[in-house]
Amino acid sequence: MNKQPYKSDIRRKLRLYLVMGSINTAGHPVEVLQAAIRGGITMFQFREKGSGSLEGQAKYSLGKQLQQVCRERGIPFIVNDDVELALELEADGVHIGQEDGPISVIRRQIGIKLLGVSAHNVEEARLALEQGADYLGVGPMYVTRSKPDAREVQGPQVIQRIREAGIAVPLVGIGGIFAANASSVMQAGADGIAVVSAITQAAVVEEAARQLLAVTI
Ligand SMILES: Cc1ncc(COP(=O)(O)OP(=O)(O)O)c(N)n1
Ligand SMILES: Cc1nc(C(=O)O)sc1CCOP(=O)(O)O
Ligand SMILES: [Mg+2]
Repeated sequence: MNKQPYKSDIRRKLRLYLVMGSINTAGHPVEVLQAAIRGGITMFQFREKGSGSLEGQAKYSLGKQLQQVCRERGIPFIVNDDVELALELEADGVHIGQEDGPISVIRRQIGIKLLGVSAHNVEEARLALEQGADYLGVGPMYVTRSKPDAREVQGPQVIQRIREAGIAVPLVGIGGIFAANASSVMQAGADGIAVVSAITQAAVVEEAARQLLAVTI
């Protein structure tokens, strides 16, 4: 039996990727996720990180609730950084960065689960692929307020360079993406966009997601 149903469909699922933890929203994360799904998000990452974020049982419990919402709607549920939690929850995948441990080791730990890896240049993209990444998160596209330790802005040009190097892996742009600048990311060769604040800080979450989806064609 194929235990990872989203693998063959990953490019399509990356179209509008919401990344969120409890500190990213003034609302309840479950309600924000439900509204974002109504608006059209296609993938979700539980990124419970930063000052004031949940830990231990509270983190597990919120992850479980968000995963349930995703399951009901056919949205891949990805856990950021925390491989142990991803295995415990039987998440669909894990997203790791360049500082989160050897990619090939995490690949072995998670088996056939989806593995997303952050890349900031062509070399990191190539190595991530060689070591088993299913998709890349490439950033920051623009200035972001959601990740204090983000690298220097790379702009959509880095995606263009990755494509020109012949790297056809499914990838999203991330960092400072809103409806007004998302099309430059898509035109550079991304399969989709990953956002935190464009959705979680929106006055009307469902409408914000709908507008972002419309510019990812
Ligand atoms: C889709 C996506 N792309 C990039 C990242 C960033 O991952 P990382 O560099 O490990 O930073 P943290 O998110 O862990 O702070 C991401 N989470 N998702
Ligand atoms: C989680 C994350 N990773 C980034 C990277 O560049 O790898 S930027 C980022 C935060 C994105 O948040 P917002 O959409 O609010 O700018
Ligand atoms: Mg990380």
